[in-house]
Amino acid sequence: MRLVSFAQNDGPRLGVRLGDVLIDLSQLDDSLPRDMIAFLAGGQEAFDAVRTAADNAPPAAQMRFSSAKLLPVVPRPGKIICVGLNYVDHAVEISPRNLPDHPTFFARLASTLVAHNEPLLRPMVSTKLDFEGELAVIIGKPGRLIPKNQALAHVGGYALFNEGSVRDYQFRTSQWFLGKNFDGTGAFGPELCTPDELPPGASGLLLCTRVNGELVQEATTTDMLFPVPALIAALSEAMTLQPGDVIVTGTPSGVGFARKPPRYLKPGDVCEIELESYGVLRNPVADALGE
Ligand SMILES: O=C(O)/C=C/C(=O)CC(=O)CC(=O)O
Repeated sequence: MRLVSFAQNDGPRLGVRLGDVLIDLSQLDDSLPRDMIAFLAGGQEAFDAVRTAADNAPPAAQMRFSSAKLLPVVPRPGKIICVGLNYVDHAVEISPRNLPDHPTFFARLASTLVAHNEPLLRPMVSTKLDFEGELAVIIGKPGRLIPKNQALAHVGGYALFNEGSVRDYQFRTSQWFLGKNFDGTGAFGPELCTPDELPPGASGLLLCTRVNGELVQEATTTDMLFPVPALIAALSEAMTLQPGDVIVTGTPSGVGFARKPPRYLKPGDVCEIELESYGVLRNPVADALGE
């Protein structure tokens, strides 16, 4: 099942996409979840109730998907944890002799998020905005100290993330935080795909990034050094994972700053990330104004 968060005059809403039809769940039974985190926290019971309600939705609850103003899949996640150097080719393009023994985690703030079709913002203070196409994992069931062999039971769904990075700010200190947290640089969408629609751990799927139609990154999710169960196990050693938390699983080789010559995003570019069996996250690039 595919679910979206979308904007209406009275605030964020939750919808189910069926092809080019969007079912507005707020127009149906009052007992249905009101937002993405409530859906994720509701587990199998919420899934079954939403599926039944969507399949029987009257025309009054239906709108055209293409006319909806999407929001980031989870508009305000409790945590957004990103993974660095998680694809062999990318780790090698950065540091040829050192493959990491442990995943490198860093945090992103919800204030960086933009939705599908919204512009990724190139900040006024830098011309070094870079793309990073990534699989995003969204937690459904809470947990701490989750063993690898139970980790996938905690996944509520999958989506795509363009982990836009301002490279001069990222690399001028040993911590990457600032360059990873400019407003409007993290595209998250277009929709949540429930795990039943993809292979376990979303493994074995082709992941591509295109800029203005040109292929710049291509890998399969099997190339991750630390696959989804390993990431969930490692993170949950330190923190309780909650419904709606997002793990952004790292990017393949081909990022702009490692290319010769480097290739950064500029206003007017269009960046697309595609995951096999899932779909495409598409964002134009624009200058941030008024900073
Ligand atoms: O350490 C470096 O020189 C470069 C690191 C990265 O490119 C990591 C990054 O931005 C995120 C990632 O690997 O997914």
